Amino acid sequence: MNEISETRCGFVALIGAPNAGKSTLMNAIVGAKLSIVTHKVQTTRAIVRGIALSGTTQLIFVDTPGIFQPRRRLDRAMVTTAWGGAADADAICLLVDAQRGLDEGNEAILAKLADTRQTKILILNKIDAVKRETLLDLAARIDAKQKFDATFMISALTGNGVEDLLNHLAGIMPIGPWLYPEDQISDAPLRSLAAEITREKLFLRLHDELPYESTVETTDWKSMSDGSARIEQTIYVTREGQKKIVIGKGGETIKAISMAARKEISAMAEAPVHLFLFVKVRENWSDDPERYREMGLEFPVEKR
Ligand SMILES: Nc1nc2c(ncn2[C@@H]2O[C@H](COP(=O)(O)OP(=O)(O)OP(=O)(O)O)[C@@H](O)[C@H]2O)c(=O)[nH]1
Repeated sequence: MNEISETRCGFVALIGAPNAGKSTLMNAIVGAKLSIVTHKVQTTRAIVRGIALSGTTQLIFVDTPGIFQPRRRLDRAMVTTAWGGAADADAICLLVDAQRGLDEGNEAILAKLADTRQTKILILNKIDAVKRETLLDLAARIDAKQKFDATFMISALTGNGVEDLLNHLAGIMPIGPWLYPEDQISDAPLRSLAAEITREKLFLRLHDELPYESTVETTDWKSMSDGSARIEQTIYVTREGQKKIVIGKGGETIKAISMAARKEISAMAEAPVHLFLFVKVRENWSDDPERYREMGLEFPVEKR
């Protein structure tokens, strides 16, 4: 007799328009801050995987960059990566901001979803902020455009409905061994998570002064003999004026960013951290394939 209990394991892609709440949901599920969450759109540039256990199922979440109408080359790379993540998944969850409802971006995603074979799950998010009638009306309007295998109404922020969603996903994943050790919550290398943390601090601090024209790379990570880590990161901006803004008067701004980032990176790495930040001007960094390959993005094929 086979006494071994059956395990399941699968990939779940979270797709949705920018700001739908994908990062918030993933963080709620995984219970750790893996993917940065800010009030700005398109903060998620690279795919970050979160791994959760539900019963005997291991769920590997792929948090995709917001799908939007691409214009710049970097934007196109983000969208290619987002759909690439969906194609490899066992289930695709479309997250819709119920507060915003159906807009052009969502319509385009719904049309594209029709071509995918995977189990499709609709998640209406932010139910804490909308009326029940609005929710039901939105669900009906979406259903008329695209059939989903299941619909969940949740609040990623309060956690309401998240457990039901997780249980459902756990039940539909394929039978198979777990791909990751039980205690692992992410396979994203610490270096890129650390860069994401610094980028979040940069955004939070500078708001609209530095929209999307900056990126952060961890250029060096050394484990020291006293158990601490010495980390070097470079902040790339596109113009000399932006460099001045990042540094701030008497280095005030960069010092504050560095302190906030160091604290969080240290908590993540579970070690004292010495963080060294450098600011470099690189005019066309967003057109340079090497830069986004380092961010884990795919190189988009240019249409001729
Ligand atoms: N009221 C409310 N706000 C939410 C909820 N979930 C997310 N938000 C907010 O919505 C904003 C966007 O959330 P994110 O998780 O960054 O959205 P995202 O889809 O990952 O965005 P990108 O990374 O830009 O693609 C943040 O200000 C969140 O706090 C929710 O359930 N209720």
